[in-house]
Amino acid sequence: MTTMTPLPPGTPIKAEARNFNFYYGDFHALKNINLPIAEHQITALIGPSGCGKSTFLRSFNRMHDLYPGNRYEGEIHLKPDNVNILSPKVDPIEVRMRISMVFQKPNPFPKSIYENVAYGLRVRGVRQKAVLDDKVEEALRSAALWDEVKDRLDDLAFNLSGGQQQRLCIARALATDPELLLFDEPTSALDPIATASIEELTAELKKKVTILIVTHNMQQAARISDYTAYMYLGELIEFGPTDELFIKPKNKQTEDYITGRFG
Ligand SMILES: Nc1ncnc2c1ncn2[C@@H]1O[C@H](COP(=O)(O)OP(=O)(O)OP(=O)(O)O)[C@@H](O)[C@H]1O
Repeated sequence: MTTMTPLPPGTPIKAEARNFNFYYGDFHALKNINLPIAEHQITALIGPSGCGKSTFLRSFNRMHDLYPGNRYEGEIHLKPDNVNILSPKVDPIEVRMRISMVFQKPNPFPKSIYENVAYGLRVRGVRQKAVLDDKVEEALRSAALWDEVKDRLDDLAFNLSGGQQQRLCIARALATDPELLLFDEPTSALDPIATASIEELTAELKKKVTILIVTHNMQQAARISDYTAYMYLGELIEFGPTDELFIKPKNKQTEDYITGRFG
């Protein structure tokens, strides 16, 4: 049973998992998860290693489709059209246009800074140079990278620092105007200064997109998120406003974890 503090009445919801289960072959990795994702807010998924955070996050852009034997059960609804993104009738490519992902390690393509950001737009068929230029600039500005790279857009992305590469990956994810941005431990490979700049950035980004973030760093979840979901052994144990969950958890298991008695 999940200890659930409902969203305040009237909170707009961007996505919602309903009776969601996930199986790696015979292994039941996620168990009956019900979770609302508030629009233009940051929801953090926390919990000890192996509890299913990444498995859950990856379900939101159908990444598990790539491997045979994986199976989803239940639904993940995306608003406002209320489409169940897990339905076999829904094209995963279309889902990934609406829900982008930023990974643990910066993973730019072996292309220029410009082409990294333009990539998704070109895949979508955008050809006009002026449109591409505008969109690339807008995405780089939103990722707080424009001023650092505007004079070297043709440089290879690999020439950027680790923190800059991660902001480039955020710009690449933003270029196609996604509605939901998934972050899988986006700062775990970065130094404290680069980490701080990504954390600051998330506060700006949430004005544009809804954010779901996996972090193994509880302080990070407490600093940047509005809502937190604590998971353990594939179950959602507690969900609520971040301040409440960290200061006054309702569930004993959550309390043991956040006070460091466990995990
Ligand atoms: N490809 C896979 N095949 C089978 N089992 C898997 C696979 N990937 C993950 N698992 C299992 O699913 C469970 C959840 O793993 P997951 O990576 O989602 O946890 P996590 O909470 O993100 O952990 P971490 O914080 O260590 O990244 C674990 O028991 C893991 O061993």
